[in-house]
This record gives sequence, C-alpha cells and structure tokens, in this order.
Amino acid sequence: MSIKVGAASQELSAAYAAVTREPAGIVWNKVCVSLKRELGDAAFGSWIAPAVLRETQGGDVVLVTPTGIARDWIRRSAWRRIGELWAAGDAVGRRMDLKSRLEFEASADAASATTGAVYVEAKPQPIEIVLPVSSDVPAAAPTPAGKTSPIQGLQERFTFDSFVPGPANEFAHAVARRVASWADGHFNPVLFHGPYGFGKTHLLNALAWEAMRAAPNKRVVYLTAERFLSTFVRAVMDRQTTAFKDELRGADLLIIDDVHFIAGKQSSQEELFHTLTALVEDGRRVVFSADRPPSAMTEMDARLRSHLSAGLVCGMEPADRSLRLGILERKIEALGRAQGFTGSVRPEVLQFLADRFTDSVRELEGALNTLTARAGERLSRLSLDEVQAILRPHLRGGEKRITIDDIQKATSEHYGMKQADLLSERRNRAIARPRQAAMWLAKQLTTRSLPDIGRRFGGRDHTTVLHAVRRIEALRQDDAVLSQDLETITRKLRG
Ligand SMILES: Nc1ncnc2c1ncn2[C@@H]1O[C@H](COP(=O)(O)OP(=O)(O)OP(=O)(O)O)[C@@H](O)[C@H]1O
Repeated sequence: MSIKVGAASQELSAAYAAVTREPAGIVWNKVCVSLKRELGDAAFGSWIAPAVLRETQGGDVVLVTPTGIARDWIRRSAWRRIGELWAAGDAVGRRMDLKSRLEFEASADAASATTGAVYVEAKPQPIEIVLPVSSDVPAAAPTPAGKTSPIQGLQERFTFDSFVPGPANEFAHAVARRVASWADGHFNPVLFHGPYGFGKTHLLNALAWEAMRAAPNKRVVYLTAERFLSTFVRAVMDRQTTAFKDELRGADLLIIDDVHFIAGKQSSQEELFHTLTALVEDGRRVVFSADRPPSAMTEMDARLRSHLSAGLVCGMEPADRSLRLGILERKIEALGRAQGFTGSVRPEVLQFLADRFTDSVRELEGALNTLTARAGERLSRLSLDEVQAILRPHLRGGEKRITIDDIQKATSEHYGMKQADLLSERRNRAIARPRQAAMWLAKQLTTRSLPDIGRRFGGRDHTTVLHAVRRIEALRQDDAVLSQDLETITRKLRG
C-alpha cells in the first residue's frame, strides 16, 4: 500500500504542524534535566515525570498531569521555576498552561469543537522513525526504579511483580501472562479494555517486559497510539513509510496502548488495519488496550473495529475495595524500600484512602504520593486526623464522596421520575433534560471522565455527555428554574 502526502487526511496536517514544532519537546527535555537536579529524583519521579506535555499547531502548550493532586503539587512547588526555565529555553515564547487530565480533556474537547485545534503529545525525546526492538533490551528483568526506560517508552516500575491481581483484573492478568509466555494457541489479537487509571498501561508494560525476558531474540514493539500516529505522520512527511511499515511488520509482538486515540483518524486507521492484518496472517502477536470495547468505538472505522474484536476482547473492571487496599499495601512497601522507612501505615489510614480515592488507582497513588511528600519517613506514624488534614484540599465535596449513582437517585427524585428513565433511550424533553442535568452534575461533583459518565448513563458515548454538559452550562445562565434545580440537588447531595 502506498500512502501519498497529498491524500493524507485532516489529522495528518494537524499532526504535521505539531511535528514541525518538535522543539517544544526538546525545550521541555532541558527543563526536565534542570528540574530533576533541583527537585531530586524522588519528587521529580513522583510529580513531574508522569506529566505529559501537549501542544497544538497554534503553539499552545499544556503540561497535563494525571491527577488534580499532581497539578496542585506542581502549582505549589514547581510552577514558578518551570516558568522561568521554560522562558529561558523557549526562543519562540510559547505560553505554557498547567491542567489535570480531566480539565485538559474537557478543554481540549471544547477547543477542538470550536476552533478545530488538535493537541498532540510533545514527547520529551525526539520522535524516531525507527522503532526500538527487544534485542536492545537486556534479558534480565528490569529493576523497578520508577523511571521511564530510555527504550520504547516502557516504565521500568510497571512489571508483573508490581501488578496486584484481584477479581477486577484477574482474567486480564492471566491472559497477559499467557501472551507474554509466547504460548501457542492463544487468541490474536488480544484487546484489554477498561476505565482509565485502572492498570491497562501497567499490564501492557508488564507483558512487554516479560515477553522480552522470556524470548530475548524476539522483536517486541510497544508504542502508544499517539506515538503510532505521530511516527506515521513523520514517516509520511519524510517519505519513509516503507521503513515505518517494515519496523512494525517485523515485530513478533506488537503492543499498542490506548488504541481508541486512533479512532476517526482516517489514514492512520488504515495503516493500522493493514499492519494488524499482515501481522496476524503471519502468525505474529498483537495486543491492544483501549478505554472501551471495540463495539463502543463508534468513531473507529468499521473494518478495523471488527478486526480488533476478532481475537480476544478482555475487560478490566474498576478495582474493588480489597484490590485498592492490596495495591496500596504493595505501593507503600515499594515506597518504604525506595526511601528507607518501614513500609507500613496505620490500618485506619489505609482504609480511609481505599474508601475515599475510588475513581482510579492513579488518584489513589496520587494521594499516597502527597502523604509521602509531606510526611516522608513519618508516613507510618501519621494519624487519621493528620492524613485527613493533609488531603482535605484534594477531596471534592468536603467529607462526603458523591457517586454517579447518588446523582442519578437525587436527580430522578427531584424531577419525580425513575432512575431507570435517566439510563433509558427515551428522548422526550421531560426525560432528556433531567438526564442532561444529571450528566452535568456528574461532571461537576465527581472526578469521572466523560467516557466513564457516558458508560454509567446507559452506555452513552462521551460526545453525548459533552453535549449535555455544554447544553446545561449554556441554559443555566438564563434559566432560573433550572439553575435553582441544580443548586437544590447539589445541596442535597453534599448533605
Ligand atoms: N492492579 C494494579 N496493581 C498495581 N498498580 C496498579 C494496578 N492498577 C493500576 N495500578 C497503578 O495505577 C496507575 C495507573 O495505571 P495505568 O496507567 O496502567 O492505567 P490505565 O488504565 O492505562 O489508564 P489510562 O487509560 O489513563 O492510560 C499506575 O501507576 C499503575 O501502576
């Protein structure tokens, strides 16, 4: 298949502009070198390294943190210094903003709807056309050091040893281990899907490390969908698509994380489709992760969607309480080992964390990192009161955690309807407007992502939720009754 630059679709030109602005990634790289020296490895690794720099073709640059906690930490402890270093290094004077992932997703959706702006990841390292292969990787298992491997973008700390299995993920865990063992006769491709922040990337990284350890001579290629996209675009621009295809199609195991990002990107979808079919026909293994099952990827090309579902589609659920406790214990042990203190905390503190930070494991880790940063080796002696005081600014809605289920119950009660109506397909205004109001409340009062909210409202798409949020946002400015309704429900929910 030949790909012509002239035939490249919209996303190519958007990403083209981003790739030509690659210096943003290089400037950020230099900023990171100084920050790491100034803040120390532990603080840098916990707070700065997980953040991702994104840029539009218009020159807007945003540092996106995985959690609100990380954003707050950076704003408090490093933002001024980042600004100085950025200003000193960026000759073109681009403005840099700081957002949590949730804020970023909402604003990027809005920007793309109004101005067509597309954000792409400005990787700290320059984008390479030649993808690294497993033969570059030592056969020994990596030591979890909490840093990004220079190879392949794999996180060294994401191994099977540090992955905690539980009912929510044990099938996925077993499948990943089986794929990593190169055992014959498993389904191909394998797609893991689940809500954000519940271990998909961790599992895929663990699978890659283990597969490389088990068969050092095989070629394992791991990349995020965004990297696939930008590398492909670069290859098209440089007329090196053959090299790009050869690299991918020469893989014995190809792993693509967050494949849903490719949905709607016409030429990239097509390239991925051909890569996938070529590899599968040749008996090579392919593994994907996504935030939803292929059947729900409505913007994905139908042919690709059907091939993604052709092997094994394996769902991961949000971690339940016992798994959250298990993960916390494992992370505390690791922190203790890394920082030289007893890896334990009081049981009531553990339970408080597991009960209050349920939206994603990432959020749970963020809370633990905040405590560690504040208390250091005193972590194991912190009382519940002290922990609550440290974390209070990060808890939404005061002491009471509000769930989407609470919101649906309160909204349906307020409007005198059944909760099931909010989840139903019914579109008449008397039902649709309260449903939109409940979605708006879910966005305001919980940390759930738009796709997550959509899933909990009868499996709706994130674009439906976004539409509802914008609609209510616009209406409540002028509609006093609606505005009052929203306030009453919010007050009731906050207790
Ligand atoms: N079962 C688990 N055991 C240990 N750590 C976990 C587990 N699940 C999640 N985590 C941790 O939670 C954090 C977020 O996980 P990860 O990045 O893998 O989520 P994800 O599902 O890929 O999210 P996204 O969709 O946003 O990419 C990571 O630090 C990971 O180590």
